[in-house]
Amino acid sequence: MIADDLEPEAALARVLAACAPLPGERRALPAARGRVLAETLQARWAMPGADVSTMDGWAVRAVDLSSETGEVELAVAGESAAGHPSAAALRPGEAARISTGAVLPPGADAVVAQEDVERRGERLRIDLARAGQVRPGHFVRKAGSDLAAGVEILSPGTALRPGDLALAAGAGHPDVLVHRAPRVTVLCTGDELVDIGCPPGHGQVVSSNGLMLACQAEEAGADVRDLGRVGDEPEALRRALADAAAGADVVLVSGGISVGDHDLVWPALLALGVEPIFRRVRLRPGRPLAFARLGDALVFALPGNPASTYVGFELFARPALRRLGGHLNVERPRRRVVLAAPAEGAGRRTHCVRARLVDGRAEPLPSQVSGALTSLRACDLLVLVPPGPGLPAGAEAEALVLADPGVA
Ligand SMILES: Nc1nc2c(c(=O)[nH]1)N[C@H]1C(S)=C(S)[C@@H](COP(=O)(O)OP(=O)(O)OC[C@H]3O[C@@H](n4cnc5c(N)ncnc54)[C@H](O)[C@@H]3O)O[C@H]1N2
Ligand code: MOO
Repeated sequence: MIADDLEPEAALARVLAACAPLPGERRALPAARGRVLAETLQARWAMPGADVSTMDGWAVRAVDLSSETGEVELAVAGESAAGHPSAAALRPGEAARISTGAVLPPGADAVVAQEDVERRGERLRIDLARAGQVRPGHFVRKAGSDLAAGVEILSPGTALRPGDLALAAGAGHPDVLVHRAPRVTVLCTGDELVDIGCPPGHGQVVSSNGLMLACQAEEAGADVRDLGRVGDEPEALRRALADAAAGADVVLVSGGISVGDHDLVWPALLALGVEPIFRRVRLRPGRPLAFARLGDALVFALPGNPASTYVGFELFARPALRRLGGHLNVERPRRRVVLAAPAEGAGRRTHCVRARLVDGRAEPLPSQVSGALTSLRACDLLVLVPPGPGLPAGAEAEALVLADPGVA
């Protein structure tokens, strides 16, 4: 049976219950960035593969430099450069030129930095007071010290960041199995809408929600198809919704979900045979927010007021997209914040107050009108004000962190 007037937590639980991570697909590394790993990766070889120098200087036998003080003289013998290992073994009393990252020649077990020696022709003078104690392993990165062959390097559920891609590449994985990105279609409804770039006539508004939803969905890792807008005409709306659902994992619809004579989205979805999951949430902004399954697609019918669309996406659609994409953390980070000014309550509903983070405190934006685009300007936090009269300045509240200007 369809649920109505759900608490936000209960609505989110139903959303997440309807989502499972999408199957894996193999992607070449650059294209796997931001995707979530669907396999365990092991190092295909040891890293580094041999003992290598960490300095430009001279490969030596530490035993030749074992006296405590004074100077040591060694004979210059060959070179090991990066990419050109020397096969010649270092004999007692010899030093080989070596560059950073180059393999130590056989027999060598330490490196002396270039700055700590003086070269005179084929002789090398090493001032032991300057070079310090040169023990075996000095300025050497041992074979396998970073990773031994076969050890696990990345586990399923890892959202791949640049450093992870480099690690996978270095350890022998040119492609990786990652969860498929959710395919999202965005559709805006309403006779009053005009396209971005068109000055609105009397009673018209620029359709900004589609752009906003597309950006939010992309930021959540989705592949987005924006279908633009459709008017308040039942047949056209049904066709547009059916088209939006074809091949999609998630459909994001904005507008027309309230109870007015021209709010046709819910009847259109029912006519298409959706499996309804919930119809409204005890939330401001975002009360008339419906969630249903249409074929293989999950449909979020979001209220058209810009802040309602935005908040509805953040609280419900984003976690769904993250779950589908294989992320382990599906929600925005939460943080307890202290209010820099009073935050209004929304009666029986949770009030999702848009706020800025200023000096560690939550400063509610001056407008909290759900139809006002300025109520989203430079919004860092969604402060969850519990049902009731609101909270005074100085009170603590839970907030979802959208952006942290301190670290951005
Ligand atoms: N009798 C009732 N009326 C309303 C209720 C209610 O419970 N009973 N709920 C109110 C609440 S809360 C909300 S939120 C809105 C949601 O309405 P709809 O989802 O039907 O949205 P629309 O009427 O289509 O549009 C509302 C508002 O948003 C503007 N809009 C719509 N689409 C876009 C877009 N793509 N880009 C920018 N702005 C858009 C639209 O022009 C309207 O101003 O219902 C209340 N009514
Ligand atoms: O839920 Mo509406 O989004 O309060 O304005």
